Amino acid sequence: MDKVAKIGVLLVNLGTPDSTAVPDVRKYLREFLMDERVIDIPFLSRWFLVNGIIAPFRSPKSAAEYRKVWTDRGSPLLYHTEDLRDKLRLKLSPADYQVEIAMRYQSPSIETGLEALRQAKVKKIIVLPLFPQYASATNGSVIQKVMEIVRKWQVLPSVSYIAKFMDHPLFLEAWKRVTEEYTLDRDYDAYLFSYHGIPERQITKASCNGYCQLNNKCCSRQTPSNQYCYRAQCFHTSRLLTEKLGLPAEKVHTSFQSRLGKDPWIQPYTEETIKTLAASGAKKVLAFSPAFVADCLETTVEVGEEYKEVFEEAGGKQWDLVPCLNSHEVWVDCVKALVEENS
Ligand SMILES: C=CC1=C(C)c2cc3[nH]c(cc4nc(cc5[nH]c(cc1n2)c(C)c5CCC(=O)O)C(CCC(=O)O)=C4C)c(C)c3C=C
Ligand SMILES: [Fe+2]
Ligand SMILES: [Fe+2]
Repeated sequence: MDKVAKIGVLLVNLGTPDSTAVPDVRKYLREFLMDERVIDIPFLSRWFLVNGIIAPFRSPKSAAEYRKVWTDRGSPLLYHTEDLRDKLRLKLSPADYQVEIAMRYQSPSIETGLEALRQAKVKKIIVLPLFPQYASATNGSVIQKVMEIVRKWQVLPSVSYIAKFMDHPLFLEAWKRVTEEYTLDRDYDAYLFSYHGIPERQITKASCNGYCQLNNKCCSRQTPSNQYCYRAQCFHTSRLLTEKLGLPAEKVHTSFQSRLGKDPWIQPYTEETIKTLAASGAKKVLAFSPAFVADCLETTVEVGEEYKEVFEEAGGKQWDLVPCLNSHEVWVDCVKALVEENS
């Protein structure tokens, strides 16, 4: 007789090239940036921008950056996600849950992860995009991809999506524990929460009835109208973390990194915030990357190295970066709780 059906869990992170070879990085960047939710401009313009400019010129530079963080287990984004899966499997009963991982772009694919769950005859699927704040470019893209795949199945599965989790108590507790394990020093001149940016137009497009005006009035509190405003969610995360970590609110700053192209992205930009901090006399800064759960190029290289240089060139003395949650036990507990609360 068949056993009682389990619940399938699919954890999805962004993606990573198969290797640090330039052709693999180019293939990854092409798939990633041709996503209409990431570069949300008309198809032909996107095609020429990605294939004619970004992929050819950026791939060698990105490949060199990947080489800095690559290990014999591959890309950090991938192996941290594998470690998270392995630890979660130990915490959830295998009789009740089957846990798989996927990358939105490249490997392991979402198709492969969903197919493993289908073969396991799960009774429902819980999809957790590993981005704490909802953005169309990340969680939205993962959810759309899952929908595109399962809509072709003969038997349509029951699927639930965890669209954001930046206010989950265990997410905040995990950041507290990781921070305390990194440093107990509270003698910093400033604390900087640097989030991945997105183009301003993506905020406007996700806004309810024109609520989001991209200013501090609309983003300074969370309401039903701006619950999916990525900028408002980031400011909300900063407020929650400030309280949880017991940081002096007047020393806390929020900013947005990784701008690509000439269009306006959400502000303030991290680079300008750092220069302003240094100009106002800050010598010692503690930085956090709370839009990411696993360390990757954007944290280790961009925040940990490039922004450190910007700070030091502007007169700063000490730039410290708190690592991401990676596969910390409390973060694994958070994912377990998210899964159980949605079961
Ligand atoms: C061009 C538009 C981009 C949007 C919009 C965007 C949103 C976005 N991205 C993340 C998380 C990650 N992005 C990463 C890398 C990355 N992102 C973009 C562009 C956009 N991102 C580029 C061009 C790159 C590649 C950088 C390079 O290879 O040089 C990564 C890191 C991947 C890794 O290290 O393996 C993550 C993670 C979020 C959370 C987000 C919107 C909220
Ligand atoms: Fe990105
Ligand atoms: Fe807003």
